Order: sequence, then C-alpha cells, then structure tokens
Amino acid sequence: MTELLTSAQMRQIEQAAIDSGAVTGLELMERAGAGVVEAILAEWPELGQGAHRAVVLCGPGNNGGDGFVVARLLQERGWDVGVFLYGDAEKLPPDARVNYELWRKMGAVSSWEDLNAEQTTADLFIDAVFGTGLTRPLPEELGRELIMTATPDKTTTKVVAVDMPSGLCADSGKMLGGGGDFSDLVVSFHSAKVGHYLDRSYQRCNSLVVKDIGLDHVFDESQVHLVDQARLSDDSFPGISKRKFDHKYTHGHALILSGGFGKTGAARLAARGALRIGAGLVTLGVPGAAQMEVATRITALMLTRVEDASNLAEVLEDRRLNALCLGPGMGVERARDLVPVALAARHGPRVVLDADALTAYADCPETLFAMLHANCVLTPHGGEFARLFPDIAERLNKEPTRGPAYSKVDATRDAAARAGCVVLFKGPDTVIAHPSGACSINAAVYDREAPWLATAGSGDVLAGFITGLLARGFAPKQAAETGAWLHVEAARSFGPGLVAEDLPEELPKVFRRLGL
Ligand SMILES: NC(=O)C1=CN([C@@H]2O[C@H](COP(=O)(O)OP(=O)(O)OC[C@H]3O[C@@H](n4cnc5c(N)ncnc54)[C@H](OP(=O)(O)O)[C@@H]3O)[C@@H](O)[C@H]2O)[C@@H](O)CC1
Ligand SMILES: Nc1ncnc2c1ncn2[C@@H]1O[C@H](COP(=O)(O)OP(=O)(O)O)[C@@H](O)[C@H]1O
Ligand SMILES: [K+]
Repeated sequence: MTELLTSAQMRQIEQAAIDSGAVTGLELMERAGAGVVEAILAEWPELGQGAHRAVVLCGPGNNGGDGFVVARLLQERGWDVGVFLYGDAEKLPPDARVNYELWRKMGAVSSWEDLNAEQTTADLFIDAVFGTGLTRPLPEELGRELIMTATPDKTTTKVVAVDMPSGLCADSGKMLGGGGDFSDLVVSFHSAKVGHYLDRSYQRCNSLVVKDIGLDHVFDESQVHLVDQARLSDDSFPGISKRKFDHKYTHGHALILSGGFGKTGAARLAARGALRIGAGLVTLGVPGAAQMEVATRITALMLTRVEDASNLAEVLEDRRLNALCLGPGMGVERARDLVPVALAARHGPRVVLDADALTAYADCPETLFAMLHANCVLTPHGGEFARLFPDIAERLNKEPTRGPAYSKVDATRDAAARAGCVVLFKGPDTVIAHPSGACSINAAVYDREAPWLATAGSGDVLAGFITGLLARGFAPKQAAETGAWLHVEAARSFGPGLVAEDLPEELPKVFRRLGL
C-alpha cells in the first residue's frame, strides 16, 4: 500500500527518527543526496559513463543541503559541477551548512546574481532551491530566474528537481508564485508527497522516483492513500473474482436509470460497465418513449419501464435492486423527479449520482445534501463539483498566497463531510473522500497516464463500474476506489484510439492480467 504524506507528516516522521537516535539529520541528508544521484543514473544510464557538466541551484534550507550533497557526489564521479546559492551561507540550517562546507573544500559557490543562461549550460540541471519547506510564494525575480535557467535547450539538458520542483507546494501541487518551469525527473524521499499527485506537479514533471532513506512510519487515517494494486489486495477489500458456487444474485442487481428518446447512450454505457465489472444482473430503467431505442441496442441487459417517480417507487419494491445509478444522460428534470425516490427507497439500495443528477441540484445543493445517506457516491467532474460546492471550488481555484495551500484533497474531504457520503472528484488526479476524512487519490499521471480517457462518455462508464461494484457488495469508498482504478487500467490496456464503449469491453483483458 502506498501512502502519500504532507510536508508536516514528513517532518514529523523525520523528527521522530532523529529523536529516537536511529539516525541523524546529516545521515538522512546524505542518503537523500545519494538517492538523487542513483535515480539520475538509473534514468539516464549514459550519464554513468564519462564526465559531464552539472549545474546545481541550492536554496536556503535543507533542500539546498541535499543539493550540496549531490554536487559533491557528482564531482567525485569526475563531473564538472557549478553551484549557485540563493540566500546567505551563514544562515543555512546546521546540516545544510555542514554540506555547504564539505562542498566548499571541493569547489566554488557562486552567488545568485551571477546566474545567467551561459553559466547554466549543462547536461544536467539540479533544482535544489525549495522542497517541502516552501511556505510562501517565491519572490517574483526568483521565479523568473528559475524559469529562465530551468528552460535551457531541452534537447540536451536534463532537469531534475530534488523533492519538489521549486515553487510548487508539497501539499497541494499548486504554484506558490513562479517556479521551475519543467522537470524531467523529480526525486523524493521515503514516501511521495500528496502534492506530487495533484494540480500542477504532474503537469510539470515527467517522472517521479521515490528513494528509500531508511525511515519508517505507521499509517494513520489522516494520511492519503494512493490507489494501486496493493491497495485493492488489502484484506478489507472484497475480491473482484467470482467464486465457483456463486449465482447471479450473489452479485447483486443494478438498476441504471436512463434519459428519454435519443438520450439513452450514456445510461447504456453505464449499464454495460456495471455488467462487465460483474454485477449479477443489470436493468435499464427507461421511459416508454425510449424503450424501442434501447431494446434494439442491448444484449444481456434487461429493460424496465420507468416513466416517472411513482413508477420508480413501484420498481424499487423489488428489494433485490441493491445498487442504483442516476444521472448519465438523464436530463435535469427527470433527475429532479427520480433522485428523491431513489434516495428514499426503504430497503436502502446504494446509489451513484453523476452528471445530470448532480447538475439538477445546482440551485439548491442543500436539498440534495438533506436527502443523501451514507450509501451514496457522488462522482462530479470539475464543473459539477463547482455547481454543488461553489464556495469550496472557489477556495480551491483561488491563487494561493501561502503554503500549505488548500488542495483538491482538502476540497474533496470538505465536500464529502458536507454531503455526508463518498465524493469522487474526477480528473487525472481523481480524489476519493469519505465523510470521516479518509481519502485516497487514483492517479492517472507519471507512468500511469491515461489521456485517452478524455473522451465523451468515459465518465458514464465509470459511474457504471462503481454501481456494478456496489451491487456486488463493495462499500461505497471501496467501490469508488476500485472502479476508478480499473477505469484507468482499462484505458491504459486499450491505449490510443480509446472511446468510451471500449472501456467495459477491455475489462476482461485487465482481469486476466490481474490473474482473476
Ligand atoms: N524531511 C526529511 O525527512 C528530509 C528532508 N530533506 C530535505 O529537506 C527539505 C526540507 O527542508 P526545509 O524544511 O529546510 O525546507 P526547504 O524546502 O529547504 O525550504 C526552507 C527554506 O526556504 C525559505 N523559504 C521558504 N519559502 C520561501 C520563499 N517564498 N522565498 C524565500 N525563501 C523561502 C525558508 O525560510 P524561512 O521561511 O525560514 O524564512 C527556509 O530557509 C526537503 O524537501 C528535502 O529536500 C532531506 O535532506 C532528508 C530528509
Ligand atoms: N487527461 C486525463 N487523464 C486521465 N483521466 C482523465 C483525463 N481526462 C478525463 N479523465 C477521466 O475521464 C472521465 C471523464 O468523465 P466526465 O468528465 O464525467 O466525462 P463524460 O461526462 O463525457 O462521461 C473521468 O473519470 C476523468 O477522471
Ligand atoms: K527543489
């Protein structure tokens, strides 16, 4: 299982290790610097041969200290290394100061004022200006210099950020002022930071490597999980496999409510997703006018007529319908009619609300929140999120003036607490939060990019995946995490050219690869 840490959590873990006498700050800094060099040579083996030129920009704190270690280790390998310091050497914190002095025995430290494009021509450019300690926006001229120096000829210079690209907040991934323009590689320590997976971080960095520096920590619920295969293998998660003695009702019966004539595609996509992910039975609830349209286009799915609220109430007398999906292609009027009935169903089916089922309450989100219960999952994209939680979205989108900045994790946690149910906030950095504050990120970034998911209807399939898993007995947060993870896996497995219809059809391949 992978946990993502905030800078405060990281500092606490580091301090506890130092206080226990297990390690010194200086040892950690040495391991961090060595880890950076190791990661560089693993990423670009050609840099392991012969001598090259590196420029290291060091900042006024311990991130700068790591930079001095990297400079020393590269020079020991025969490299030509230029070092620049932002700030006053006299004021460096103790461990950084020791490494500054060690470097001074080997080479010069140029002042920041001497930075210019010519001096920074190099094979490798190391950004060790700020890491987890950045708490306020970079001074403007510093941001500009970083951008200038970090954008030498990309074809020849590799840019490596130590811990964080300077200027990005480690908790939110947001820019605090200007900053390094782009990093080919970010090398962090012990655990990735939450900010590595949010907002600007992954837009500005190609790859992320986390190096072990010999620290330990115990997971607590305030930490954010990265959804990965290990997470889904956790004992608390139901398996995706079907046991040989199960029958279809063991895997639940999902009801997907569709829109009217000409608007049934989205619900059909969701239904196909629910079926492929293993719901025992999936029924589409369709108004009379759209019945023919749907009937000619489905196989293995069932069809029932749901004209209006009273119809739905009758259909929901069937207690075997244990998971419902409302929203995709539904139209806001039909959503306003049907959502209250779905949420009030006496046998307590689990409910996914997406798309129009969320937009329908843009004018009165409180009405929706009053009806929601703990067995619901909301799956907004950015626009839908802003309609339901305008104040939270505004806070999230505001340019931060200090760190740690309000993040997508904070926003999704606040939204889940307000709604009283699980909220899955979509994007390449999909955040899933439970009202208790438990939170995870399903990331489609770095080596898990899935840009072909940006296609109409892919969100409808995700809603169907989650509904199918709810039908199979997954708890809401587990269903959201598992569905979102499989969604990205299916997209990556299919590859370029993906359209929404391909996602459910790709699941069997993903399942085979998982050894189901
Ligand atoms: N934790 C660990 O286990 C390990 C941590 N390690 C390394 O330490 C890094 C964290 O070090 P850190 O805490 O010293 O913070 P860092 O990022 O160097 O910046 C702080 C300095 O910047 C200054 N400053 C801040 N904002 C500013 C601004 N806008 N404009 C100008 N100045 C600004 C701030 O000044 P102050 O706010 O005090 O005035 C302070 O001087 C971490 O990322 C990792 O690389 C590893 O060595 C090994 C293990
Ligand atoms: N660039 C991207 N990388 C990874 N995932 C993406 C990207 N763009 C969109 N997605 C995912 O695709 C889905 C799109 O959902 P949504 O915006 O609701 O689309 P639609 O309403 O057309 O179905 C979400 O799960 C989102 O996380
Ligand atoms: K940095």
